[in-house]
Amino acid sequence: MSSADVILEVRGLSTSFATPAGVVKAVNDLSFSLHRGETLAIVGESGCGKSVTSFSLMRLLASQASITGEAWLSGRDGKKLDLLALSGTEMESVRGKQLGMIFQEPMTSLNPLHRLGDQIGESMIKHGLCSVAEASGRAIDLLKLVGISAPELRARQYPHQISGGMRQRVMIAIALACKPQVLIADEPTTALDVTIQAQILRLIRRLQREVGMGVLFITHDMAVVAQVADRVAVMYGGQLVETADTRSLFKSPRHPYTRGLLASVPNPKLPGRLYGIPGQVETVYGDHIGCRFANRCSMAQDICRSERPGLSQFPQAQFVRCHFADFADFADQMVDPK
Ligand SMILES: Nc1ncnc2c1ncn2[C@@H]1O[C@H](COP(=O)(O)OP(=O)(O)OP(=O)(O)O)[C@@H](O)[C@H]1O
Repeated sequence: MSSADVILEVRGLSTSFATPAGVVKAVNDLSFSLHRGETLAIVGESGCGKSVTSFSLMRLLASQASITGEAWLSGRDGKKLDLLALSGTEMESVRGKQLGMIFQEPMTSLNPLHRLGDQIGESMIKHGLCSVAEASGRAIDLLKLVGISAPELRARQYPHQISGGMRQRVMIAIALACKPQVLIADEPTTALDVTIQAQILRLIRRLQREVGMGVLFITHDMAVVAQVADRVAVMYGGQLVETADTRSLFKSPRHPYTRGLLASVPNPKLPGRLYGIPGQVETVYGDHIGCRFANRCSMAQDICRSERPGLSQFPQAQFVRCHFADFADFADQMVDPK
């Protein structure tokens, strides 16, 4: 992939919240790039900063959030736009049209009082991509595209009249209505049962190939990562701790946190053996000394508690934030990607 194919480049994104208990550093100096047609998974346990990252890029956080850094989106006309520097009005014209998002919980994102067809047509009309007269026909086409049967009937229905899996498909139809260059999919299948989950993942993949967009796929689930991602960015405590192409990350994970996440995936070859990373993600208040993962890491040494590790580079563009990344032992690998 060449740098000309980069459609989203995030540099030094930091997001913090002022709270009565102190300043929460939810995302800290995060940098990554997303290429045309690529799926980059952002992965980590609950509280690692994945959703704050996506809401920061969409500029959908409340005013108590302070966001710094740059996020360059290559516009359709070839011009680059820094999402974090756009005015509110400029961002309105980008959101939905060039940058789409599927949220975790479709019921809270769909308007219960509006018909599904109208909700799909709304953003196409708003962005001037079709007339009011054309919108209902386009909405029906999109419902068909996302695999909803009887689309004419569904277009006239309200969110509560359809199943959770269908609501998620409607959300995808809304996100794709304007054919955005970048789609942020934040845990799009978490609330669904496994069969529907597999259908939705296949659907996103197929539509991505057809529309050619880059997908930022936010998830805590390594098994889903193996199915959908070309590259992976692992987050811990608001920081990027490891990034690599999916195959390299699954074959030779170097960060102890990545290794723990992979070991937590149930393995049919080892029934009854389930691993969990000890401890839990802690909210980060203010500046942190040392490695954020040190208090949960079985390999931690004194240096891990006193010096913050930087990102080191390894072959295949693998980057790892660990003082001991050079000494990683891959013998206990348990999961094969794709
Ligand atoms: N509005 C807010 N005010 C204060 N702290 C917040 C706010 N929103 C998020 N945080 C904190 O930021 C950190 C990252 O949260 P975030 O929701 O991004 O995690 P996540 O990895 O997406 O988890 P999940 O998968 O549960 O959504 C957490 O410590 C969270 O408590």
